[in-house]
Amino acid sequence: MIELNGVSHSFGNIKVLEDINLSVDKGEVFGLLGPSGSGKTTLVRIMTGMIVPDEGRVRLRDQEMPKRSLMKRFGYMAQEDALYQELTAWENLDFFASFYLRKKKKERMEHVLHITGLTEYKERPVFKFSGGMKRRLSLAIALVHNPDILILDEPTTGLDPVLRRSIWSEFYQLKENGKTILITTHALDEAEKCDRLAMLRGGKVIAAGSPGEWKKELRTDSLEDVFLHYGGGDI
Ligand SMILES: Nc1ncnc2c1ncn2[C@@H]1O[C@H](COP(=O)(O)OP(=O)(O)OP(=O)(O)O)[C@@H](O)[C@H]1O
Repeated sequence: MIELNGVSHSFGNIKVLEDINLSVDKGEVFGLLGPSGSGKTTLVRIMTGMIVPDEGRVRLRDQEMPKRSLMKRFGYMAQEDALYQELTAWENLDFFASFYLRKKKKERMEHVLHITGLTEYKERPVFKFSGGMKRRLSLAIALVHNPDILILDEPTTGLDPVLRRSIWSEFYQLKENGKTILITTHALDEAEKCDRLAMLRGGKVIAAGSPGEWKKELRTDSLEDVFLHYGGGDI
């Protein structure tokens, strides 16, 4: 569903990604890990077509990116929330939903507000939201048009454990329905929940595999040991 071949990118004369090759299959939950500054956000922006890489190919659903018609096929949640502060949660959601949905728009909006635990706050303007509520609304926006592919940059950062659990159960539900999910994360417990992982360091993929494969390879029960092996506690 997502395929990157030989992707390299520089900002000025600083190379931030070098020869990235990745493929994410339909129905997979794929985790992109790496310390701060390792290039995760740049890579997800390349996947969404927001940045055209200096070198390499990006394909979504077997089609070359960037491509306008593919926009409605994926949902993207950025690290920083792009919300209209003066509008209510409902109005924000409606604004984005209206790009893609006509039929069943209201049902979808109600559904994603429910999943993200925002139903009771839907009439509240966003400037009155906490950081975690804004994250949840951004996630609701990424989900509202029921896309095949979700590309989520740190979707659960700043959320309490109860909400994280409910959002992960939604991810699994989406996966059951054949959706493909790529997330970036710093959290080990979330990495453990992914089907496969890739670890970025200094703009390169230094390891890829399932959590089970990594643990087997290093003969450990703990993903933490795996991360320490690959060069430190910060993922
Ligand atoms: N628009 C830009 N112009 C110049 N440099 C940039 C730009 N965007 C990112 N960078 C640099 O590229 C490198 C990778 O940044 P990126 O945001 O992709 O890392 P990250 O792994 O997502 O980090 P974090 O986990 O902190 O979000 C960093 O050194 C960053 O300073």
